[in-house]
Amino acid sequence: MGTFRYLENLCPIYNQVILIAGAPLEDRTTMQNHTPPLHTRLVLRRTWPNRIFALIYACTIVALLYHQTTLLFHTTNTKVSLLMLLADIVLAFMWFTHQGFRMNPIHRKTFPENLPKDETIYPAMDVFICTADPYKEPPMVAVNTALSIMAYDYPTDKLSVYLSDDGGSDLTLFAFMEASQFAKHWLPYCKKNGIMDRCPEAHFSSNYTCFPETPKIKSMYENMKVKVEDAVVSGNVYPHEMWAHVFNHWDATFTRANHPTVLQVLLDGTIDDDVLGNAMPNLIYVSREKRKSTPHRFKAGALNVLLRVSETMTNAPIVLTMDCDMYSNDPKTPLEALCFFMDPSSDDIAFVQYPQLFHGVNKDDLYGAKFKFIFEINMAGVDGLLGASHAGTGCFFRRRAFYGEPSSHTYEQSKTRSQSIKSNEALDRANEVARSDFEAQTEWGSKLGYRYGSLVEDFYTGYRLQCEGWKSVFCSPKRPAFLGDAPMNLHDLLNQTQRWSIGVLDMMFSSHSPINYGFKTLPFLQTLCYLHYAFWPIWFIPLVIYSILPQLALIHSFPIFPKVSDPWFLLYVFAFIGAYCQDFFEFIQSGGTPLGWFNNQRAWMIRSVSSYIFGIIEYTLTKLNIYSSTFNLTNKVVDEEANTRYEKGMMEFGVESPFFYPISIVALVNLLSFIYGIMEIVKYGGLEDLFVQLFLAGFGVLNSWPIYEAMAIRNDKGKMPLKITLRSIVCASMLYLASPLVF
Ligand SMILES: O=c1ccn([C@@H]2O[C@H](COP(=O)(O)OP(=O)(O)O[C@H]3O[C@H](CO)[C@@H](O)[C@H](O)[C@H]3O)[C@@H](O)[C@H]2O)c(=O)[nH]1
Ligand SMILES: [Mn+2]
Repeated sequence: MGTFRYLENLCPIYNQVILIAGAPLEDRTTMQNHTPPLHTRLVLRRTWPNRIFALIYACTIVALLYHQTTLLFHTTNTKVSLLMLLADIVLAFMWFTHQGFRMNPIHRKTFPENLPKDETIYPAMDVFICTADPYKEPPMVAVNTALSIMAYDYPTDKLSVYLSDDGGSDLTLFAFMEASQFAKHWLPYCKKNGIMDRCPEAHFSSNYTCFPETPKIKSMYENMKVKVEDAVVSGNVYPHEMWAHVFNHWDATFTRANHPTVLQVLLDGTIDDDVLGNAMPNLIYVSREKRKSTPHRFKAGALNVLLRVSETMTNAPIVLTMDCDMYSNDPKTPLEALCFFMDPSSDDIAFVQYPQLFHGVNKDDLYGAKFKFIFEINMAGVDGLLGASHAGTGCFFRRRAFYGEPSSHTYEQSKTRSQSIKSNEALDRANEVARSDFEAQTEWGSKLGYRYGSLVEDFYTGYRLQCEGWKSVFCSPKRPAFLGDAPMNLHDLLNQTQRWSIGVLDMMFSSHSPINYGFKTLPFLQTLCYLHYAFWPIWFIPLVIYSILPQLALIHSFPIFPKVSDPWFLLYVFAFIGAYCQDFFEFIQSGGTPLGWFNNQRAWMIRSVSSYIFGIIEYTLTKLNIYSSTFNLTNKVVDEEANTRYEKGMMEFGVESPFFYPISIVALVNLLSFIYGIMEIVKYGGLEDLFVQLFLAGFGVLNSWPIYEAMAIRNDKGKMPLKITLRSIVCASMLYLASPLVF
């Protein structure tokens, strides 16, 4: 107790947190009466029901697998039985690894009001925003992100925003030049009037209050928007003359994949003031050098350049990483993150991850694009273990975490902002570390910074940091801290999940795979969670089998499940309903709608039979050196016509996407089988034997409804291309014709 008193005198604010960290819940509540804490954690109420249900369900699975294995010895069709057994083993495995998320879900609360009142002791923050293509990621999207962050309620002299432009685009640079001037009006306007939506686009499309200067600010914003959008359309920029020289970089030899570093300080906090005379945050544009001879490592490479560039310029101890497609929705968020970083007992917390939440998703989320399980529900689950996984954007880091384990001294925090960021010395050093060959023979990407080798660099890096002994936190306040763009058509969504599938396979087959390295270094349950995602694409096995085999068997009147009167039938019913109900409750509890849940499970089926398989194929081709997978950006440009259909809840198939073939084939097989099955049963009976198969085919038809509509009924631009429909009919018929080989 003596030590605590001593600490209390030293830092009155923190001692409570030292006391409560790790203490049981009851202790915490009593202690809170003395000194206010900075953060607390609450175990969610579903924890015990989850654990008990897991036990019951595990018994069910064991019984079912046992039953199926015994059947193998007296089946009339070993091929079919083996395939069904394989499907169920994979389902059982995915269920088992999922339990990691369910054993100890928690919710955290922060108390920024308990932070020290003296803001001068707050750490500086460097914010990294990534953009990579002005045509897929309109510069105005990135500008809005930057403005929303620059307007944070955080001491401006401690805030620096770095934009990484992997598109090497003069259009993006031009947009940010314009933004830097508009910011001088926008920031004081927001702060003076206490505006919450500090992303101008979100603000002006909301039901905003009109202050005397609002019309002027609005028209300034709109002028800027027109100027920037015109530039993107025409390809010409008309910069202010003080900046005209910067565009000399874009000479005849300058291409996206081959160009020197362009580094431009757009706002220097020590010099630039806003219109009311307050200091501005720093704003720095960085387009790292690109040479075809050196790999650029996509976003991970971009972030590592920013880590080094910012180190030479501002070197803030806290780093916030953002994708350009996600803006800040709450100006107080950095203070919330400080509740963890300023708590000395949380010294081993590497990052504070906010959930990826989205705006612009239609009612009931047609494509399950919110990924509520990945970004919200499961995050609360791992947070109760070692800590949240990293989701790429909306994440505050301790800079030190990128330089070694919690106890290592590789990284020594040097004095920040000793000289102007515009000094020649600072710029020279920054240019040096942004060179494309800088990383050769260094530990960047292996031991330092973002880790290379996976297309889900975020998830992989978070995993590696945890393996090094770092912890992390999931912070999910009521008002979303950030809002992002989700893919708004089926092809984009499948493209995204194909990339993620490749990324997790990269991780699974890396030398740091959770299968061996993970189990050796992390707690068991945490490893289970990583395994669940590393194996993500193998969902394709049970889903392909379950969506084709029982249906074809039905056409041959070949029963593969127990009869309705067989007691084993009940076990199947329980397995199905149990899994679906638990999934449903979790989804609804996290604020989803019933239809949203239905769409979400359909999206899972669609992905499993298409993008997961394509991901596995692309990964294999890359490993065989036949192909080289790249980071396919998600499109952020909104097509007005398609968007109207999306708002109405119509699925978009308009493009000739290879993803649509397997989806259409499965839909057709189910329809054919369902109709045939009904006819047979009406004619000859036998419902008792074939009930499960008929149910599966019916469920398939229900889920495939939008696909039939797109093939046969719709006439708009989003309907299924005729070529795909016809070819899918041929393929489905071939499957049917070939099926006697199996039955
Ligand atoms: O060579 C590249 C490629 C991408 N990016 C940036 O990466 C971000 C994410 O790209 P996006 O097309 O929006 O992909 P999403 O699938 O929406 O992104 C999710 O998945 C990615 C991993 O695949 C993570 O990096 C993201 O943080 C996460 O939101 C964007 O800001 C891009 O500008 C780069 O900076 N350089
Ligand atoms: Mn994105």
